[in-house]
Amino acid sequence: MTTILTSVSNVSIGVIGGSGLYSLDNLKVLGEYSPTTPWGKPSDNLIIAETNTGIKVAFLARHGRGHYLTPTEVPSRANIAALKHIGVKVILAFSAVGSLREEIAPRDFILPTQIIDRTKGVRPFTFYEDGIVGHVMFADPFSSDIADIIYDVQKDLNGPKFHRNKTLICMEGPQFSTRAESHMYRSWGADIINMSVLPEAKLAREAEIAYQMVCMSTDYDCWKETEEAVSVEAVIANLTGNADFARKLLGSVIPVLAEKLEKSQVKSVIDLQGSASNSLMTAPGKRNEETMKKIRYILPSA
Ligand SMILES: CSC[C@H]1O[C@H](OP(=O)(O)O)[C@H](O)[C@@H]1O
Ligand SMILES: Nc1ncnc2[nH]cnc12
Repeated sequence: MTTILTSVSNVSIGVIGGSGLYSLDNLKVLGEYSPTTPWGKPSDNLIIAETNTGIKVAFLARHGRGHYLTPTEVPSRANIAALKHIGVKVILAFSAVGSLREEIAPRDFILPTQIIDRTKGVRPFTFYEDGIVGHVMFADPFSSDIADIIYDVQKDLNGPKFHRNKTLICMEGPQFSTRAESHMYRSWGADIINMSVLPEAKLAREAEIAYQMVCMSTDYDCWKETEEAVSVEAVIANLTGNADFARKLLGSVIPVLAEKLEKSQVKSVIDLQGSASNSLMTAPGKRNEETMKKIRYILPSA
């Protein structure tokens, strides 16, 4: 029987599972938590688990367990706010992506460094609105020190090929791209494509959470003459193997990351402290108090 937790705190690591990754293993599940944030309810209950050294981890299925939310419908503000409110300092986000490069084969893993935004402005994408203006830095959207940890850990796991320093383009979807778009994204320098990294990564930055996406290639999109254009069948065919390795990877990454967090050795976490509160432009006397109340759910000292 599922234990429903009524209050949760001191969870330092959040894992967002994408297509195909709807649960974790190797961790003791403490229960499920269903918070209501000022931005509504997250995609699904948070699964709260613990390592054998007592480090708490929250798992959230981005599209819900059973995959009922389109990329456009994912309530990213509620997801990020819920994770931040229970203490999360680092998010490891998983995503199934298409490859725009010959050398990134289906089933390879990628730790991206950059993002190009091709969403259509229809997803709520900021916490700072309604009388509060803030501009966080986003030149480097991911946490490269966390990518380093993941890259080092995977070397001992005998798993798939890992690529680094790649550019991820985020499209709106839910339909896949046309061939003309796929060629255009390649000409722009994009290496992989998904529908999920935005606004998730931007909101994590606004909430002062270090964020790294781990991408799992499932297809060659539709630019490659010798391959079938991407379809859900093709994606699913490669997802299961990817998700199995993602769980194995997490089993090894989480203890290493947890230890570094305990010892305050994660630079991106230290650097982000106070960064969003300091990015508020609106003069204190002009701030909408109702909006500030909401913002304090994620940034208590703002
Ligand atoms: C199932 S193919 C398209 C779908 O898969 C990816 O989801 P996620 O990033 O959550 O793994 C992609 O972004 C699309 O949402
Ligand atoms: N080709 C593709 N385009 C967008 N998102 C994807 N997720 C997996 N494959 C994809």
